[in-house]
Amino acid sequence: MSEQSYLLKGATLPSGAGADILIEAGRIVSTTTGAVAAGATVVDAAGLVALPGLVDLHTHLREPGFEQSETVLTGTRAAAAGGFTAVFAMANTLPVSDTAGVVEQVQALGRAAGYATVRPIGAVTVGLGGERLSEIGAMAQSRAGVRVFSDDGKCVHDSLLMRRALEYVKTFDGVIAQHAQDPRLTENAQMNEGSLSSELGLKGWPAVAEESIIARDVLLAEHVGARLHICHLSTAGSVDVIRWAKARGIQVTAEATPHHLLLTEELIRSYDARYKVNPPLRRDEDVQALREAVADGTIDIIATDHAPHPREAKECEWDAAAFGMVGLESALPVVQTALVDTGLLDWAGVARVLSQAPAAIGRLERHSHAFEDGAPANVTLVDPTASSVFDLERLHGRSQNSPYLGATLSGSVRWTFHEGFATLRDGVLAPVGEAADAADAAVR
Ligand SMILES: NC(=O)N[C@@H](CC(=O)O)C(=O)O
Ligand SMILES: [Zn+2]
Ligand SMILES: [Zn+2]
Repeated sequence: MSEQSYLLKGATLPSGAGADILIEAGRIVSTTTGAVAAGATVVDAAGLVALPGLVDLHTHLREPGFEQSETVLTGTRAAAAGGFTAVFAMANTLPVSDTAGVVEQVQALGRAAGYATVRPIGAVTVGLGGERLSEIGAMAQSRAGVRVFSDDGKCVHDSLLMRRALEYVKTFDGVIAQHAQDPRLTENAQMNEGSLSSELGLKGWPAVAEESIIARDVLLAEHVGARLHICHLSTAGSVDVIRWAKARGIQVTAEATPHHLLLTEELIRSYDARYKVNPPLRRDEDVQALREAVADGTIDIIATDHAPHPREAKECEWDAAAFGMVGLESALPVVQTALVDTGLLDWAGVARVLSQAPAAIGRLERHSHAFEDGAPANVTLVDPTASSVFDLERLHGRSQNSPYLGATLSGSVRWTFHEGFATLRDGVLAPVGEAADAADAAVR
């Protein structure tokens, strides 16, 4: 925790109320107006919206194994620049995060970097192989205290394994985060299946490949009585299945990515592989259904699915290119553009879907993102009036595969505080050494 004090003067809370937020010794001391504090660094927050630090339940940090794409350090710098104070690191690393040793290593790298809380996600099956359950209990009991398990990138396709995984995590209140993709229905699939895939001559990826797995898994979750989370929903039909499951009382939560809330398959006419992502960009009707589902709570959270890939994996023919987009720095601007500016979500809603709900699903420490007096100072200040071209300067990770380069987006993150340490200062990232020292002090 940082020893430095800050007074965020004249901020607007998600509720719309004005507040002077006083941060001391890593904690929020008060959020009333008219606060004065001798010795505190005053931040002019007039016109800025103060959100609880953003929490990403779905980030690919790529370390260990794919450090040419991203590392825990570069990925958490991107996170801080995007307003995130906690990220859940997906397990598709090399070695796969399927043992207590690997998840503890990832968490330690996050602590040492100092830019955000890193909570590792454990793989459901050994090596993401889909054949044998990984050491789920050992990862849960490790120092990393893993609560979220996922084979993301691959679907846990075997129904019996999925049932056993749900039974296992139920014993310690964990959750299985499913990448819902029937492998047989999507062999060599390249984009959404429909008239456009026929026109472009690319192999189609049918909506039913996602929806059928979600339908099976909500029924399994009901049967077991365990928690299930569905990653990156992309179709209107998936929304219908989740809505049905929630009405039935099934413990399921769902996520949408910013890109599935803004972009459609029409972009693929360019054959620009920056638009190649798993699940694929869909139709306008799907985007509208996902937006409404976020607004009415059927979709619980927005998660980035930040998926960095090096240039050579993207600057090639469509069929050969890797699936995935970076998304940490563009998440808040895209959410503002797609949902706030359109009147579908207010700032309290943004705080819910980008911070409070993901923290709750991932079982982050109680109050860590509660945004109340005495809570750890995880705070993000956003300038909602800014509208700017999203350019390379906005990216801080190791990869640049953003679909938004050159696009105009609303809103800009100005300040990020992680446990009282300012990781982003009026748009500028804290130096690496300073962040590492602050993290070191916090551990002691
Ligand atoms: N989303 C993607 O297109 N790619 C992800 C895997 C995944 O999230 O399924 C990746 O690891 O690159
Ligand atoms: Zn996935
Ligand atoms: Zn992913």
